[in-house]
Amino acid sequence: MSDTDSSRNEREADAAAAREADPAARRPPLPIPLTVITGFLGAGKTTLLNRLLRDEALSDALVIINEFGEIGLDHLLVETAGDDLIVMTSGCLCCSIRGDLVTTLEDTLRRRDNDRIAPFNRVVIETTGLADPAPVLHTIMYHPYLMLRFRLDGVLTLVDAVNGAATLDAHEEAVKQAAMADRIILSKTDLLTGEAGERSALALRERLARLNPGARVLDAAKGEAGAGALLDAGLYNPERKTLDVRRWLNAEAFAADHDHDDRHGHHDGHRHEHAKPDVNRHDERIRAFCMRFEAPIAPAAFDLFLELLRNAHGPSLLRVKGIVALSDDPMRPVVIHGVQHVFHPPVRLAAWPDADHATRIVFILRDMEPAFVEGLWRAFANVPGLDRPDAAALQDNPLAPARSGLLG
Ligand SMILES: Nc1nc2c(ncn2[C@@H]2O[C@H](COP(=O)(O)OP(=O)(O)OP(=O)(O)O)[C@@H](O)[C@H]2O)c(=O)[nH]1
Repeated sequence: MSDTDSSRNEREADAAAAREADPAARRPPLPIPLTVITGFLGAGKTTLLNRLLRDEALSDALVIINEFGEIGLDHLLVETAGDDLIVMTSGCLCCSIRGDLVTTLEDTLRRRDNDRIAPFNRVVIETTGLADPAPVLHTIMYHPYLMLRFRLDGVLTLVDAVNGAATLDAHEEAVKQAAMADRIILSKTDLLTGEAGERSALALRERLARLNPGARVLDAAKGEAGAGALLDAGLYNPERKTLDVRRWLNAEAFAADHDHDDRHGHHDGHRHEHAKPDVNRHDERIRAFCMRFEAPIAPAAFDLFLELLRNAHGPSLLRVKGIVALSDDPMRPVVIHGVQHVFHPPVRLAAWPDADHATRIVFILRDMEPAFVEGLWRAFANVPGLDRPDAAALQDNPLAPARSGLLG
């Protein structure tokens, strides 16, 4: 064993002994916030990352950059020093190297826990412009260990204000990246000039708001995309040290959208058929809506509802966030968060965050109608309807998923 190895082992043993002696250190560590930066090729991800890294709030951040192709170059552009930058060049994060991301995160945690690297307090992953953000989110929502050590702090999607509309027209990945975001950052608005520029920026904003009403749209050139606006976009509010469901869900944005968006279903299942004539075919596949029900649902029925959606329609659920009243304990709602077929284990709250005690679930769907989801809910919740099967018919159905759902 080399001197370096033995001194490292000694350091690790010392660190382990110190942890053992300190009761506070034996408590499970707080999950580390993890931010995912996505956006199409050249949208401005590296530029944003560099700006963020100059902020004090990210002084102890670990940056993971995923690059497509054999030789990564992007990391040369990221202004950070030492071992707080990891570059993964073995392929596209979304297809081939999810396992590598797991290994990277596990390995980095181990080195952090053993005091072999600086104790980063935040992770930022910059994905390649072609990446589907879903598998990255799955990694920390479903992996039994990583899900304890990390919490998703937000998906930040860059959209280039000059080429954004054309990119959304041509590339479905770009539409998906915008639809899954918690924050959308418009880059290059400084290059849009005159009235025509203003008009195209406005049209792009409207388009993004239709795709994803819950995501705040921030203009980088106007200085709106600082660390304060982009970090802590997740469920956990570190300032208050509580879950901030209302802010995270942003259901009000969907309610406002309800009035003027004529593409989605209404609470009574009624749907306007006149789609916007200028809506692009990729956008047309996306439906964003908020489902609201006053009456609590039975836990078993809710479980079946989610299981059926996840198992049969996982690819259509781009993002699902919600707060749900269950009939076994209506004063303690559960919070759900899903990305496609992967759902974070529901979290039971001690109380409602405010006076509104209705179930609210916001959905960003692809190739699926809100009326279908609402119909399914009504069937499981036993809300009668002429054109719907009731819960008994669905539960007796031999093709329905087995009873071992998310709620146990
Ligand atoms: N004028 C202007 N240029 C910008 C802005 N944001 C990014 N750029 C430029 O756009 C180009 C691409 O920016 P990057 O930050 O490298 O984009 P990226 O998304 O990381 O690119 P890839 O990693 O290749 O996908 C660079 O030349 C940037 O200087 C902006 O807000 N205004």
